[in-house]
Amino acid sequence: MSNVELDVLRGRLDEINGQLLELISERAKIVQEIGVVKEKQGVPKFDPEREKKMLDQLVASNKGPFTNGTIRSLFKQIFSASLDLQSDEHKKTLLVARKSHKEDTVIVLPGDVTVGGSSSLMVAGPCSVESELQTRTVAAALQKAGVRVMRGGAFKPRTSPYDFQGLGMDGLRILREAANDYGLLTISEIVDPRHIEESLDYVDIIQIGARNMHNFELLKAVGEVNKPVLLKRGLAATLDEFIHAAEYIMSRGNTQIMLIERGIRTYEKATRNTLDISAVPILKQECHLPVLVDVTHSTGRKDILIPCAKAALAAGADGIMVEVHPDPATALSDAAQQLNIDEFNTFFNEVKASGLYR
Ligand SMILES: O=C(O)C(=O)C[C@]1(C(=O)O)C=C[C@@H](O)C=C1
Repeated sequence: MSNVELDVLRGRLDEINGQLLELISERAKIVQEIGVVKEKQGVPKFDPEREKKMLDQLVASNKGPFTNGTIRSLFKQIFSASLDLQSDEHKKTLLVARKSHKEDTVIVLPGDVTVGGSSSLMVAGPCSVESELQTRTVAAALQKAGVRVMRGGAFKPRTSPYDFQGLGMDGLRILREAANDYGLLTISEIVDPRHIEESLDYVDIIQIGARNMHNFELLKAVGEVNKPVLLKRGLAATLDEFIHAAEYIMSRGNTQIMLIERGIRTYEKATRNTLDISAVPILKQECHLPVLVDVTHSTGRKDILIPCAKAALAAGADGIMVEVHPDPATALSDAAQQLNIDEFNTFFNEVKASGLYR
């Protein structure tokens, strides 16, 4: 075949490519319209029966030279791209999506403590509120270190029902009183919608734990109160599920949401969970919400908290959460992974010295 013949044939292909592009783009616009209709109807985007029907029609009309299998494969890719388009379109409309809110959300806590703004946030405190003495000892140390937000669990979702379950409302009271005396804000996990109203007097931030990221009734309930919420990523939650969990909260009116990456469950045993550092830039890109990283629960180890915190901040995290206990060896939960006060001070000083902590 001469070059001239080749060029002529390629010229025809270029024309057909252009026609195909026009047709595929026109098809995509219709797919987007269908996506909007499905969203309004609340029906799933994926419709396997519809796809099968179209493939069967196409194969029945196929006169070659592509085999039926190739035709099916080509159109399945078009259908898959169509679903992605519908999903992306849906994400565009999410209230938490960056596409619907270009600027970073900055949450202003009492005392002008900001989350998601120009400064990093350190959240520290015991896994569980165990006693007044324990909590006040940590509060004093945190105040001295310049930490503004103290965490402390009062309702503890534990793997075993025989493990320490937390002090409940008494725990929240102890946390609040200690925080008040040392000029700190409080964050604590709420696990039951019935506790939300009463907890509002004790917490400055409601934490939704990893195991409750899929508890949609709890998400809706905290979405209806005017209180900042820290939403933890589920143990095996995809980022898409995590983002939609935040959407559950925001869709009810509460816009003060911060996300926290706390590690995901993988096959790796060297750490308690696998800290998914890539989640930080992805969440910052996909959403306008502040993103924190829980280095304690993700790693389950003390010896790698400093590099993990630095990595989190370098990846764009707006803050770090870490567990601190006066005497971790005697802690009623997470004994192995809590820092004592000296260890915390070293940790915090190293993180600040990195220049990554704003
Ligand atoms: O017809 C629909 O319901 C669509 O959403 C469109 C479409 C398509 O690309 O044709 C896309 C995804 C579905 O799984 C089925 C079909």
